[in-house]
Amino acid sequence: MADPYGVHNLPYGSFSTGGGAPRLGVRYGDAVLDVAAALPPSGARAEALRSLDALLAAGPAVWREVRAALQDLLTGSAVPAEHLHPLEGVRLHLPFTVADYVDFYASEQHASNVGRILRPGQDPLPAAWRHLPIGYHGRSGTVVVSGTDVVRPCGQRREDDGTVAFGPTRRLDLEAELGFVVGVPTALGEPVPLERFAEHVLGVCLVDDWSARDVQAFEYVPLGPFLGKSFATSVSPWVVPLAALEHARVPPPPRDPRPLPHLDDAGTGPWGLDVRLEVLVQGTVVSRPPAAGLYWTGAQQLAHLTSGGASLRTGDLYASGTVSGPAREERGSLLELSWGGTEPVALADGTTRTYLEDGDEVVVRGTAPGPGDRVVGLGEVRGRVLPARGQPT
Ligand SMILES: O=C(O)/C=C/C(=O)CC(=O)CC(=O)O
Ligand SMILES: [Ca+2]
Ligand SMILES: [Mg+2]
Repeated sequence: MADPYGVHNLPYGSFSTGGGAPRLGVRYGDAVLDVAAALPPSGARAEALRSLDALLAAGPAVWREVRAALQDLLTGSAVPAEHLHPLEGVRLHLPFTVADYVDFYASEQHASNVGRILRPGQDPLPAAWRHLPIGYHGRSGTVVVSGTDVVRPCGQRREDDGTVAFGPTRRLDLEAELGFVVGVPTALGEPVPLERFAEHVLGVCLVDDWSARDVQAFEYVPLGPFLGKSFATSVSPWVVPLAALEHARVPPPPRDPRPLPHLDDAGTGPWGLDVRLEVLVQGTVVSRPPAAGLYWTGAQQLAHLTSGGASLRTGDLYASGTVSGPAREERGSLLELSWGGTEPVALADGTTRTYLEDGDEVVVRGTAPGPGDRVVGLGEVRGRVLPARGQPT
């Protein structure tokens, strides 16, 4: 199979070698190209190559210029071998400094599954769900790069006998999501219309939004998740440029009712993204969530997020929300896969899971269609569950 990390992809990350400072890298095959060392410095571009943060801030003209220069360099006769570092020899860091972090709830299948499980007898979808992309502000300081261990959080939950207890979560879950990375900031009061999405967002990463379901269920009314989702959110080390996902753009599902004009994407290019996720627990593929089916696109999420005048900062990250498809084996969380803990999921080692156990390793990986028969790799986001720390006394 053709390399999913060829010149048609070129995702950006932040890497270091030999304990040195992190620098801007681009993945090419199984190596990382040191971008600043490989590209001749010139004008605005020199500043933009100092880090992924700087490249994010530089904006779409520089994004296009750098991508074209990298493609020229890597398809030319003199590929700079001395600036290509084998992946196994580098350390991959959090790719960019996360400014604000928002998590949406854009999968109709996920939102209706969660509604049925947590609020039986009520409408599965909240009343506003088809009118706007529902979301909440998360905790940007606990966004961590793939490979970071996740300590089982403690929190309050209601026990079956009605009492309230504090302790390690018994319902630790994963959530497979797409993340959108904002580069170009805006001033307060300046909404970003649908058509300007790709002028502000450089690209996408993979997200695992770890969730403590018992803590979440007890705390979330009426303000939404707080400690149930604040302890860790893992992201992949690679940000795949939107420019590499041109062939993955698909029309989003039909919307009913038609969104209000600022969210109506009927006349704009489609921003559905045919990213195919895979979720593995202890090496077993437990799900294959399809992002193409998300009801609200990244462009609509950004338009909604800024429609009240909230400004953007370089490094803002917003996640799609858990991606679930209509089939059972397409559900993007264990809450859904085990249907609230009632239908255990079988793993290849003969054990079963409702929620995650200490020591479990979760991997979310993704691919998208590229030009011709090529595939765009989004890499993976990986994390292992460590036992809870001693409780405060
Ligand atoms: O509907 C609820 O009460 C809870 C929903 C979630 O946990 C989902 C959330 O974090 C957003 C998402 O990932 O879709
Ligand atoms: Ca989430
Ligand atoms: Mg989180």
